[in-house]
Amino acid sequence: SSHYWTWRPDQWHKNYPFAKGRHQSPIEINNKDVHYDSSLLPWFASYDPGAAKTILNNGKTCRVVFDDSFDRSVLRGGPLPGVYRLRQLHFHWGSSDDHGSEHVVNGVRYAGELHLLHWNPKYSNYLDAKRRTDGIAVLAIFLQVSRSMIKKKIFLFCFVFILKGKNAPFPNFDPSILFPKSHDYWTYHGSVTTPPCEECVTWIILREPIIVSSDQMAKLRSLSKNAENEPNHPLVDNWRPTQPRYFRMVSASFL
Ligand SMILES: N=Nc1ccc(S(N)(=O)=O)cc1
Ligand SMILES: [Zn+2]
Repeated sequence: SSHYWTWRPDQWHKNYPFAKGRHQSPIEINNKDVHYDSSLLPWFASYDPGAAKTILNNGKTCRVVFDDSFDRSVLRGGPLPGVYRLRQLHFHWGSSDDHGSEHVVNGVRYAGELHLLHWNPKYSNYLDAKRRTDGIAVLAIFLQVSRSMIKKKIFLFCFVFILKGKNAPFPNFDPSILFPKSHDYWTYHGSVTTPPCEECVTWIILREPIIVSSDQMAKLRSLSKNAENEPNHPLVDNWRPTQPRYFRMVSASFL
């Protein structure tokens, strides 16, 4: 994007005034503030593996980009009024296994957080959708490190694209293989967690984390912020701290 920012979240508001808004993300999710909403519907993802296009390291995260030129891979149901098109997925992670997620659940920080970003096709394009309160839906899945050698979820690797700007074809990939067993979720209205921090996101956060191994997390940590000819800066801790919840309700699809 034309604007330049670095991972210093407390500085963002100087160039991006939304960052000090009343509906910012991520937030802490604490059971005492959560309201069970029996009217919440289950959500459904119908993804076409053929929509997956490329995987890249943009210096801020590892991102997989999908064809969103029509309703090819969509998320619907849950709190959403209609279908939302899958545009990209990316990750947030820490410098060690004990932190790295953006949302924090009852004081628990996970090693990372996977975000599947969808936009509302009632708007003409993604950038227009980002200007609308119902423009974006992010499905968030926590990454939990397990030391035991239980079967690890297969986990897409982007270590190949160590250096910023590296990208490669990433065909025939259906991200729903990453989903945990349970579809239980929390939902609230918030923002994108990187500048310009627009308050356009319906968050759908899965209660059940997916299990990854420590060496899979190490692969994410082996990515670099820098390009080939620049001094090496490891890409770690690309998560925004939790923001004030103010008067927002967090609803749960489960008791
Ligand atoms: N460039 N656009 C973005 C969209 C969503 C997010 S997030 N982390 O809120 O899913 C970040 C950046
Ligand atoms: Zn994200």
